[in-house]
Amino acid sequence: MMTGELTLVAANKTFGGWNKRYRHTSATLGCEMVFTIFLPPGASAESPVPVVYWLSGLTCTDENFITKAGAQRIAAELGLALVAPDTSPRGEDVPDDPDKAYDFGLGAGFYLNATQQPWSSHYRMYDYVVAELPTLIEQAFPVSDVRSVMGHSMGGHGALICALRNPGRYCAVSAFAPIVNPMAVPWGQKAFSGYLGLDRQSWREWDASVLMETAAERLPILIDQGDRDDFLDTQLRPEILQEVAARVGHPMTVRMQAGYDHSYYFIASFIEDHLRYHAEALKG
Ligand SMILES: N[C@@H](CCC(=O)N[C@@H](CS)C(=O)NCC(=O)O)C(=O)O
Repeated sequence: MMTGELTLVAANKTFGGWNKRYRHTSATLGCEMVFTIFLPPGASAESPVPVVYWLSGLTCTDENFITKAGAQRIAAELGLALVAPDTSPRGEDVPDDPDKAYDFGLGAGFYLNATQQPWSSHYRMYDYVVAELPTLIEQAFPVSDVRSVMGHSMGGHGALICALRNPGRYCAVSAFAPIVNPMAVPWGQKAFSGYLGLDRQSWREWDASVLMETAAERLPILIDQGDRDDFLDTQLRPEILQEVAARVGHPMTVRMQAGYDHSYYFIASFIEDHLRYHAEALKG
């Protein structure tokens, strides 16, 4: 399947820039996908802007971040493009969890490349967000090849593995309430068993806490985590990554935010800090 043309689904002017939603055929995923790009005012072929990729969590599409995080005002000010992909392949031909659970299958691609049937023919979100989508974005829009990546929960883990596996590809990485060690928690164990099979050795190349041990680049990581997050002790467990970071000398800041939960109310409260942090690295 060839990567198709971009079809504009919606365009809304906001904070002097444009929020644009597109549909395209993904060769990597073998299905139609929708993503949103926010282009800040002044982005042009003569003045291309850097891109921040946002990876969302379980159950999300491209729209949760775009409509709830309040990122566009500050991205407009800082001259950053934002790109929000979907969280899994989509469509009638794409297999879903047999029980239609929210934590596997549609809406839960985990930003990895599945190796097990029936998932492996479509569930290749890692290749999509690291390679196909940036190539498309950099060809079609007035953006530079200067990139960073951030995300939430499953997508926070996605951001961590994209950066840890690709030295030099991203200028900054940060996460809100990320899963940090999927091999050790129920969401990750379910996803990895299904997508990668039961050989736990094969899971290691997709687990941020394992990848950090031998990372070729020590790109600093910023994490915000609410202490009233219902998933903190069961699924997220940032202390595991903190222990690895301290042991191997990976620069990482984890800010525990008192009273905040797992929702986009939390993300909206700290997105400005993250975008300023990314802008400094992207423009520095
Ligand atoms: N309890 C939730 C778990 C899923 C969840 O909390 N998803 C987070 C990411 S892990 C989210 O961002 N949901 C969409 C939203 O809040 O807009 C459910 O059953 O739907």
